[in-house]
Amino acid sequence: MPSSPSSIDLRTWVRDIPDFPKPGILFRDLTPLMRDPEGWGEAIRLLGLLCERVQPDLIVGIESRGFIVGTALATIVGVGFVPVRKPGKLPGEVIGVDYSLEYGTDRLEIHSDALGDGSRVLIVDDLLATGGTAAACTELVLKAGGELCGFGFLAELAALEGRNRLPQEQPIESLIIYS
Ligand SMILES: O=P(O)(O)OC[C@H]1O[C@H](OP(=O)(O)OP(=O)(O)O)[C@H](O)[C@@H]1O
Ligand SMILES: Nc1ncnc2[nH]cnc12
Repeated sequence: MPSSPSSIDLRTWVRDIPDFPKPGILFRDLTPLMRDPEGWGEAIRLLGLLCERVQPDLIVGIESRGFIVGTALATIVGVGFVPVRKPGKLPGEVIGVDYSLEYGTDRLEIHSDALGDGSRVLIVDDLLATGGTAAACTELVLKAGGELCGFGFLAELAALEGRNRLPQEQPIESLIIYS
């Protein structure tokens, strides 16, 4: 469910690209949304309403497209941003988790001291597909001592049932849901 009713249809700015990055994958390209000030402004405003409800101390964004969403959101909400990165990119001591993706496998890492004790964390990314990435990020946040307060995505591929892999106690909000 979107965070609030909106008169703007964000799907207008999503471009479908078949067979990318592998045959059989229908890629939901969100770059046209990001390049449009009206659409992008509305997307970040709607995620800002989610933040008003769940009151995060920190936004955690997942490399790399989650950085675009997460830094924009953290800036308008006025909270800090913490990157969750692919392996070997963070310079300090890290905690890592392996995960599987709709079209591959990978590993995510977070700085072990990034969250502090009990910081309320909203996890954001551009898109929820199988949920492997967001579930791995959840594990990292909890291992690093954060308290999860919700998830925000620009888009969700509902048929892949990714939200079922996430904790159900906190809001999981996607602005665009593809059935
Ligand atoms: O729900 P899942 O099946 O885990 O898939 C969703 C993830 O896949 C994409 O990232 P990708 O790994 O392609 O990296 P990128 O953001 O660097 O393009 C997307 O940005 C999400 O992070
Ligand atoms: N089908 C898809 N479109 C865009 N990003 C994705 N990330 C994982 N699956 C994706």
